[in-house]
Amino acid sequence: MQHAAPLIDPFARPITYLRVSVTDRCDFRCVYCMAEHMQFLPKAELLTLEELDRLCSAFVGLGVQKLRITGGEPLVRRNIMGFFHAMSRHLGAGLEELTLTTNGSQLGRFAGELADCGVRRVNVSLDTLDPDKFAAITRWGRLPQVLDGIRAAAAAGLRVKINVVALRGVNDGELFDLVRWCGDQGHDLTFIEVMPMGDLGNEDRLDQYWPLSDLRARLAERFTLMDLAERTGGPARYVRLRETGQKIGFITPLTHNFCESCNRVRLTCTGELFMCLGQEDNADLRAPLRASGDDAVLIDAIRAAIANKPKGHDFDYSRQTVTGQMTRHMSHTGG
Ligand SMILES: Nc1nc2c(ncn2[C@@H]2O[C@H](COP(=O)(O)OP(=O)(O)OP(=O)(O)O)[C@@H](O)[C@H]2O)c(=O)[nH]1
Ligand SMILES: C[S@@+](CC[C@H](N)C(=O)[O-])C[C@H]1O[C@@H](n2cnc3c(N)ncnc32)[C@H](O)[C@@H]1O
Ligand code: SF4
Ligand code: SF4
Repeated sequence: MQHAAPLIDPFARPITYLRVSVTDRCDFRCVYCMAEHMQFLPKAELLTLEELDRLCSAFVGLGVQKLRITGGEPLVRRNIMGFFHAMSRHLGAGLEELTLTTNGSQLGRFAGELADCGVRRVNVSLDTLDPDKFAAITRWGRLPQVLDGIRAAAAAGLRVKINVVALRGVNDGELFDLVRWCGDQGHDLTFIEVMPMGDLGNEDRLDQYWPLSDLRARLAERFTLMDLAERTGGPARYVRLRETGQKIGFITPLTHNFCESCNRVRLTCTGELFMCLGQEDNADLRAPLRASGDDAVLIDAIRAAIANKPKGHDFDYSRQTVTGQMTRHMSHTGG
């Protein structure tokens, strides 16, 4: 329940969307997200789920309406279903949407319980329908397990949105197959431009980068794209394909910056609050959380952090070099 003035940042943007990375660990090692030999946080540094509950509840009290659980892989955190159950108490009492972004590997186990917790839709990352390519991209993932997970989600009544990172030379040849498959299955589909997050070892961002302006032009060779005004509260802009009626989203941090309408901040599993995905600056909420059982200190710290939210990211590949690169990996803040 909201009990205080809402969070408004220095650029007059209301902050109503909290993304929470509940673990930095993952059962996959996607080539654009992680180095092959990632060092994860010692478990002792993680906030407990009860502490994360207190933090998220404070944000809901401050006007957050949408809560997205992410990671790492959120569904590998022990007792994560207990956390979803706990968060579901806020639905209809300030919180309008409780949802998650997942690689889908554990949906076979958890889809039904997620639906019971009031989750209505789930975003599943799936960059290819080719089993060998899938194994190459995710290093540790296996496609059939993810497809089973997606089926389980649909069977549980969850709406599925497939997130595809557009990767030149990797999935550019599958554009129409992915569109057709999502259409046949009744899943929404969103493409994402690859962002320069974290050192990946051998991978080169410029080689990976496939601008969505190109992808969109390719789509327009076969379909009539009708721009839609509707929004999901995230950064995607949507079109409908006139010929099939399908909805397709584009997340374009590089070719079309959407920061002016930013409504979100990110909380990590150690209690850091990142005010922008594309900046290094963060605020520690763990100390104020642990300083007192009363939320007043915590709420002051949250307001002070929001007062420092930057205007946007500085990602740029336009001069054939990568600028605005972040040191942390995408799994740290959960995308
Ligand atoms: N630069 C930037 N990229 C973002 C932001 N939010 C999401 N993304 C990118 O979009 C990807 C997909 O986001 P999702 O986790 O599906 O969340 P969403 O786009 O808010 O989802 P919807 O609620 O379905 O709109 C993330 O992993 C990021 O790569 C943002 O604020 N800034
Ligand atoms: C970090 S993952 C966390 C949740 C879950 N493990 C998953 O893969 O959906 C969230 C999203 O970030 C995307 N992602 C990871 N690294 C990225 C990068 N460098 N640029 C753009 N998107 C990225 C993934 O494709 C995924 O859709
Ligand atoms: S994108 Fe998601 S599934 Fe892939 S390595 Fe990163 S956190 Fe794991
Ligand atoms: S890059 Fe930063 S300011 Fe821009 S939309 Fe993402 S979080 Fe918001």
